[in-house]
Amino acid sequence: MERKLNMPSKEERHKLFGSVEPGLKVKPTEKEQMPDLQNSKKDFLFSINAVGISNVKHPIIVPSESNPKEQTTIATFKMTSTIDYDAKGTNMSRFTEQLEAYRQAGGFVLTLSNLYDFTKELATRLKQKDASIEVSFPWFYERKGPSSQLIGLNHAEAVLAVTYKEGKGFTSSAKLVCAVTTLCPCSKEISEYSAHNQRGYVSMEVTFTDSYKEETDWKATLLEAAESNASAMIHPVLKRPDEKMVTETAYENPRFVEDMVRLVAADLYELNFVQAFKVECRNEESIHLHDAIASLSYEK
Ligand SMILES: Nc1nc2c(ncn2[C@@H]2O[C@H](COP(=O)(O)OP(=O)(O)OP(=O)(O)O)[C@@H](O)[C@H]2O)c(=O)[nH]1
Repeated sequence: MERKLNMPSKEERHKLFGSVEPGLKVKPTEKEQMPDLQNSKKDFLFSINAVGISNVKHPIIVPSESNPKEQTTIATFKMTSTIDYDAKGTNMSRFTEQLEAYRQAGGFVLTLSNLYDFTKELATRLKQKDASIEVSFPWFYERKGPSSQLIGLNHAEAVLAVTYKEGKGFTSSAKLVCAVTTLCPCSKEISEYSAHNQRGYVSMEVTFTDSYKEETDWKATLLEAAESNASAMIHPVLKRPDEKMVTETAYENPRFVEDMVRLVAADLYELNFVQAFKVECRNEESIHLHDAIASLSYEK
């Protein structure tokens, strides 16, 4: 039998746990009468390259060329601008104010042209000459078992970023990190039978050319660059005939991390909407506790 409680009111409970009566309050409560510290002007020595907010979680709508063609997902936003040496600070509330304005206007739809509008409007709202946005999100795509054709969902980590500069226009870039299978060429070469294989993570960062207007979906194109050069793809649903095919495909296409970054780089080199790129591959080695890594950068 539990002890019978003589339950105090909620107010009394709060006092019991340390809440006190409000003290004397003398500072203004009207916005107009409050000091505006962040807008004070003085020689603060240095201009600041980026000030703003990061780690903002917000729902977005992602249109895609492939299925699922429209998906709602949770993105992490980073939004910044520069400030001059004579400005104390930025107006932080205006970043989230603008995000909310987009939500209320029907939802934040992740297209390059929307990010162009967003950064330009953000610069105006902040009364700055520039603004940058970076949106990171899990992007989902369907994959079929090669024999059964059974469908399931995979996901990759995607990032879309835009910077607006008054008088100069926009620069835009993207990043996709996806998983593939890689089978070790050395292991295949030296062993009487079998070869070790692992899950590899391919990271592709690309700077878009000025003329790119998302005629082709960058997400699906970058994914294709990684998967089509890997030993095999990763599949959510595999029956035995599928598994046999995936295993044999990997054996027929062995890849070192070095092979992966060079082959993916060759595909990115051929994409006319890509101006510059960085490719990284990280294999979670199945015969070691450590990873194998390789990376390369190229500007066309
Ligand atoms: N500049 C600056 N602001 C901060 C910092 N930390 C918190 N804040 C924010 O200051 C914000 C309030 O400042 P403002 O956005 O300038 O608010 P305001 O001046 O009433 O808004 P406006 O009418 O748009 O100018 C709050 O959203 C806080 O989050 C910081 O390190 N620097």
